[in-house]
Amino acid sequence: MPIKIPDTLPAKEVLAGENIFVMDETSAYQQDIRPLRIAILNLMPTKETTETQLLRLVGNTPIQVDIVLVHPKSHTSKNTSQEYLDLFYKTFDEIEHRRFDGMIITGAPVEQMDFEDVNYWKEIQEIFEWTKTNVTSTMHICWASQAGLYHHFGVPKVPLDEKCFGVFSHTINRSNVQLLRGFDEVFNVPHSRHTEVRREDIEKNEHLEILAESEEAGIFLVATKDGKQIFATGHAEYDPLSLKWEYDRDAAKGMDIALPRHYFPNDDPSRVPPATWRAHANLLFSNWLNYYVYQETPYDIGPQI
Ligand SMILES: CC(=O)SCCNC(=O)CCNC(=O)[C@H](O)C(C)(C)COP(=O)(O)OP(=O)(O)OC[C@H]1O[C@@H](n2cnc3c(N)ncnc32)[C@H](O)[C@@H]1OP(=O)(O)O
Ligand SMILES: N[C@@H](CCO)C(=O)O
Repeated sequence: MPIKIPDTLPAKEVLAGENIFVMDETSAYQQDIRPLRIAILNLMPTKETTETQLLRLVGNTPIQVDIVLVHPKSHTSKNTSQEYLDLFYKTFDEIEHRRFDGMIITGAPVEQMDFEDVNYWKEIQEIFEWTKTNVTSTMHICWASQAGLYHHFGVPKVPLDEKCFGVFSHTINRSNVQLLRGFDEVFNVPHSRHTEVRREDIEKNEHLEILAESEEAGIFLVATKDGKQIFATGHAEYDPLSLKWEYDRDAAKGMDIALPRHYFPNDDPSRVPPATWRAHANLLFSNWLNYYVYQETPYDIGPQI
């Protein structure tokens, strides 16, 4: 949350120069507060795990957040029962008349397919278009970041020779970016994907900015200059053991899977991997909710129910 100080206090200029959010008294008195409405389009087969991971991060804020879970109607889920979806989820046609302050679109295990072969591709394209008018800021994770960059900006996803799998060190590309407020100069994020988006394809587009990347894992964080769309190619939300679970799953299937990099102590899969990205995951989501959602969204947003 911003600090409210007198408009003329000298610290205001110093803190603003350090990318600390200072709100002058005049704006503070004009600000109204209401709960934020966030929709989560959950494309993961492991729905309960992903819900928990994202809610843990979105809940780390002093602002009340109302969550609406959404699943694609045009996909029949193998791994989640219809009863569960009926109980906790809505479909796009049930929410498209509403407006949301924020939306999160998750990863999906379909990245090796062409976008057009994903059975909910038409539906998700409709949702992508709808977010432009009905959502203040949308956060796209992993596959959704590739799908969103392709749909909105024609950025292709490119197959990797080897799965990008592990916990990688990242650096910040631009200074004074609100999404990265409070970040260390070097920070970790897990990645788990067989495809990537390339710097040259993003740089071609004047609306996009690369905010953070990794020497080993490539592009991590891209945003539109107006902050309405955020694309994160990694899984900041992953639990400490998510990569171990994926590794064990693939090893049990007899797949030729390399150990996640920079993860198990001494690369020994029998040892417990420490989480080294949790603090920055929390910061990423609370910065997004604060600066890109709460500070930007209108008080009277329109239909909410
Ligand atoms: C790049 C990223 O975004 S990473 C995020 C993705 N990572 C994960 O989902 C990790 C967890 N998932 C898994 O480990 C596996 O998908 C499992 C264990 C849940 C299931 O694996 P399998 O049994 O081998 O595959 P299965 O045939 O059931 O399909 C798995 C999922 O692929 C997706 N899928 C497969 N084919 C299609 C298709 N044509 N169109 C759309 N989705 C598809 C679905 O999400 C499906 O699960 P769901 O029906 O429950 O939603
Ligand atoms: N994170 C995924 C890979 C991308 O589909 C997995 O290993 O399950």
